[in-house]
Amino acid sequence: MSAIKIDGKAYAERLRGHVAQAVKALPAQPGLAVVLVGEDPASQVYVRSKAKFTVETGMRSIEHKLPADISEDALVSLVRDLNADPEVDGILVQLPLPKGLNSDRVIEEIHPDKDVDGLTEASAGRLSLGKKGLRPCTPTGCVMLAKDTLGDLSGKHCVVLGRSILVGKPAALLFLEQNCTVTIAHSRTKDLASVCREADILVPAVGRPQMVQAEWIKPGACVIDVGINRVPSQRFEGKTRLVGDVDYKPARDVAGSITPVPGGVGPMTIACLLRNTVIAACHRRGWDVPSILDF
Ligand SMILES: Nc1nc2c(c(=O)[nH]1)N[C@@H](CN(C=O)c1ccc(C(=O)N[C@@H](CCC(=O)O)C(=O)O)cc1)CN2
Repeated sequence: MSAIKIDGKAYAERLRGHVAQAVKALPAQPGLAVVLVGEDPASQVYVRSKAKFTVETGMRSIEHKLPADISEDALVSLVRDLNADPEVDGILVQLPLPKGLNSDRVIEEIHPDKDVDGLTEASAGRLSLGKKGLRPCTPTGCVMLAKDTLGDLSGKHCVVLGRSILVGKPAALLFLEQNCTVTIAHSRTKDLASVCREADILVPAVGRPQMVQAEWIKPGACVIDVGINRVPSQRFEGKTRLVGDVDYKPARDVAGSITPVPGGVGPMTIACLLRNTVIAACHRRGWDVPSILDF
């Protein structure tokens, strides 16, 4: 039997609708500042979408586009200005930064109250201590999709494949917050296939095209594929297509539910960013967070 296709695009659209409703009920418009350095084509597309959806949900979008040869000090100085600007509720520095710029240093300059990407040490510390704070967007999207598909996640065995700071590690902690039993597997894990086969919820986040085979999946498992990999098209010469970290077609015959790529986890990233911007604005300005944003 073929797995249920988890429609991340539709869920993200619904979530943006909830964000728009939440924004309407606020006393003032939240503002999101996005900083793009250089001209990486994928980053340009993501930043354009972020600005578009920010405005569509009724918020203010503040864009800073900077040349790739900007100095790290100038970038840090911009982040400090945005920290001090009362009209800015959320700050995001689009990653990756061009070579020569230390993203750790730049990210760390973002004030934790405005850290809508949830990537500063303060946000990561809050997450690991189980304290309230802004949570990273893609991992939050993964949990939302898993909960929407399976309901209560308590007691389920979640295997996160990958240990990146952007996705793997925070995803593991967020599934732990949902009372899952969590395993983090990675490139040095022995017998990766058997570890993955233990998972009720499998979350591959390694950036290796179609690495996860159908035989690695427990029959009926929920597969949340975080990978977004561009590979050469087999049908059209010179063209590319997007694939996940999972070999999707055969996996569909084994999994109970699975996210496609594109249209799965990817769209959740921006929807969760918008949600975080509203949450950041509410915390900073002393407003109640609208319950429509709960999940
Ligand atoms: N500061 C950040 N930088 C980056 C993040 C992030 O969360 N914060 N994540 C990624 C890029 N990203 C958002 O910034 C992002 C990636 C993918 C998608 C998405 O909707 N993907 C679509 C396919 C789009 C396509 O055709 O290329 C999908 O999967 O359906 C949205 C946002 C790295 N940088």
